[in-house]
Amino acid sequence: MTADPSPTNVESTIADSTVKQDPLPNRASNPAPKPDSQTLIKIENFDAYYGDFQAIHSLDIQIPQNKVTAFIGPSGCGKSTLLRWINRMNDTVPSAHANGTLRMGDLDILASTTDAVSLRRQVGIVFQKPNPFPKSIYDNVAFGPRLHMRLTKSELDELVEWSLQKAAVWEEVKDRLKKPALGLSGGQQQRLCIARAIAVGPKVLLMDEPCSALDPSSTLAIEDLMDELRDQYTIVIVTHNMQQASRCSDKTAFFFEGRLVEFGETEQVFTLPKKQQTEDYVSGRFG
Ligand SMILES: Nc1ncnc2c1ncn2[C@@H]1O[C@H](COP(=O)(O)OP(=O)(O)OP(=O)(O)O)[C@@H](O)[C@H]1O
Repeated sequence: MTADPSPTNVESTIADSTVKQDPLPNRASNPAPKPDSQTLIKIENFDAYYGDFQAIHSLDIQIPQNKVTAFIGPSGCGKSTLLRWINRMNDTVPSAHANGTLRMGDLDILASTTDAVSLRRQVGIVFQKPNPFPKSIYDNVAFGPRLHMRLTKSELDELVEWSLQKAAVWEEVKDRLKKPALGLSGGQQQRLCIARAIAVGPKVLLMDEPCSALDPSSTLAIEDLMDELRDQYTIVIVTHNMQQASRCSDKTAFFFEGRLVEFGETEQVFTLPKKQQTEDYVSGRFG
């Protein structure tokens, strides 16, 4: 039997070969059973600012584990701001500050003692525009593992293949791994970026309008991929595409002017919204 080269497995093998606990909690063939309602990210009384401008007001929301949660709402309502706080990307914006509770499991994301680099290893992000490094396809995926893990060449090869397979792009790139990533199509580049994100074994995948620069068939490929990945990762997607939110997500949060208007099961939010404002938005009457 071939060993599972998933990052969780490779790392736990290297870290301590005597550990007896299941080293493969993320593996598709052996998903850990999780109750439907388990919360991974807990946000309470959360305010976010750029200087004096308050972009998010008193937010309370719980992001469920191993589900796809969609953030929807008109431009400027704070969706990306929230996403960027979940993996502390806003550390790079000098005017950005926040208060309240933002936790992933036991980890206090906002605490100054929380290391943003190791947080980002657990919380990967995929942006609107695919942003592969100007390196080979192989080196893009190997970049994070080389930084964070000590792997042999063959372990790294296996992990790169595993990640590209998970991201449903392996068949298209397996014969050109040493070729520049920038030579791939936009849809392939985006799947490569997803492979790069999952290569380091994150718990969460944040996706900020991941399909808005893609054609319909690449969009479909990414949506299928989200469906594949939802069992193993907690996915949060920001999207302006209502069909996409209703097709792909389990839960939907509707924001307006920095406030959460409604959060619930996607089917309920789209078919039986509790708030008139939600109904007006999802039916295309504004925004
Ligand atoms: N770096 C920044 N400096 C100052 N203000 C910012 C910055 N980034 C965002 N904002 C402001 O914060 C508010 C929320 O922006 P954010 O990008 O989170 O909205 P959004 O809902 O993601 O919008 P879109 O759908 O257009 O991407 C907006 O008023 C925006 O102008």
